[in-house]
Amino acid sequence: MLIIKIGGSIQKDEKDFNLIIQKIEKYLENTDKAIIVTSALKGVTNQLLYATENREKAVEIVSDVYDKHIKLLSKIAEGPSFEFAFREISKLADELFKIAWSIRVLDEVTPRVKDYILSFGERMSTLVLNAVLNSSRINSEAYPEPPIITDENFGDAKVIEKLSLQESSKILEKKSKVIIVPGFIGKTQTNKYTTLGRGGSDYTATILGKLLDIKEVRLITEVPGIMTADPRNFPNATTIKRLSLEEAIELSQMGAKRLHPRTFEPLLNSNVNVIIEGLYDPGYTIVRGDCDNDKGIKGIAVLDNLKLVTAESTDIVGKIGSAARVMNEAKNSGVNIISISQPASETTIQLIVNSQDSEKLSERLMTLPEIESVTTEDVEAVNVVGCGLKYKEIFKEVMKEISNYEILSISRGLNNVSATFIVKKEEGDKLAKDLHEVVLKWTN
Ligand SMILES: Nc1ncnc2c1ncn2[C@@H]1O[C@H](COP(=O)(O)OP(=O)(O)O)[C@@H](O)[C@H]1O
Ligand SMILES: N[C@@H](CC(=O)OP(=O)(O)O)C(=O)O
Repeated sequence: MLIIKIGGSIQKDEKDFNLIIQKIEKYLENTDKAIIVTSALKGVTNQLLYATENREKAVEIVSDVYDKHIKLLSKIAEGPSFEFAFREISKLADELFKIAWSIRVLDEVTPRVKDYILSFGERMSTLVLNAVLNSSRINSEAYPEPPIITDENFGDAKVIEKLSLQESSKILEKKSKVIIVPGFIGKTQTNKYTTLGRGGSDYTATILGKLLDIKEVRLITEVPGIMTADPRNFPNATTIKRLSLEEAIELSQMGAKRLHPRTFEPLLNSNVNVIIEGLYDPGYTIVRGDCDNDKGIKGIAVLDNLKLVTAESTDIVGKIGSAARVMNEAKNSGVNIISISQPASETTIQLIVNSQDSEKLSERLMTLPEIESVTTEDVEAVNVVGCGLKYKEIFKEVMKEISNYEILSISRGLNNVSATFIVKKEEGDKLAKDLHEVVLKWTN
């Protein structure tokens, strides 16, 4: 038994679905059963999100989303499989139209309604994929309701494992060889739809692997595995063959392959192995085990659109609680702190936050009586990841490269397998390129 996740990036057109069928057929030769976790068709989650933000256009957007599904369906499915999916998608679209009208009239969307709207992307794509497989005579069945139970934290819901185990075990009772379930979405104990956060289908696949004790989870996407850097900006990036669990956690936290940051958590203390592979080009990355004697430097990831917020004062030196008060202001204004630093002289506290949060945070910090000044600066975080960074002689290679730059702060990640360098925005790109060359030299 295995789990196969089909990404949204590879669900665009007829050609994609022909390749998806070939891939699934290949895997079915060697397994008795497969669970397929699907994302929404390419671009659909973004469209639905846009509808919640531009409510006057919501009905128009929903109409476009419906057409997209039906047009694709008519090209890739036929006979009773087409008819069944057509009927079911149309029913979902009716429901979605009603919500679109109401948000247009009320001009308001709560987090709960937003998740409800987003849930349609995956619920519809489950039906499309099932129709395609059935049309190709693959014995499959759609299970369009979420197999995951979560809390009520809409937009970033947390999985309740015990309840999800009961719910997802129902998948195994199904008789078909292939069962297709929606990724990304969950439901609460009172049957309200939730979402796990953007890119959450990868996480759905791995959490199902853990809950149902299925060893092999394959994430199929448009790039041939996790690469040494984002191939869109680094044309010489290559596929990383193996990542230890801690390396994979560090890379996904920093945005590589737009993986959900919790994707690899279910691998901790479980038998699950994850393989990330391409639909179009051969190549894959396996995520398994820990560093052992691995001395590779595997990849880089860049976080941009960040601000360094520096709070300065001689009044905070040696005063217990100053840092806590600064953090508290961030907490109370709902600002996520991406990185923190303070020199031993204790004269400044530096926080890295998303650019859109910096003004809000600066204003709050200026209200603290002990803070004399608050300044902000555009920065980027360049992250390098690899088990080799634990070794002095290898870390030295990275340090040699960064000595050419004005580094604003350095921090280390999980088990020292990553290092984050904060630099001025204008230096980020060049530093990333230079560090990528070091990665290519040390990758294995
Ligand atoms: N280090 C990386 N390795 C591979 N892909 C990356 C990396 N960093 C960013 N990406 C981007 O992630 C994209 C794939 O993620 P995503 O669009 O979420 O796929 P899917 O929809 O199949 O889950 C690729 O198009 C690639 O440009
Ligand atoms: N459709 C959701 C969930 C997801 O995981 O998508 P993808 O597999 O395309 O990254 C999103 O766009 O966030």
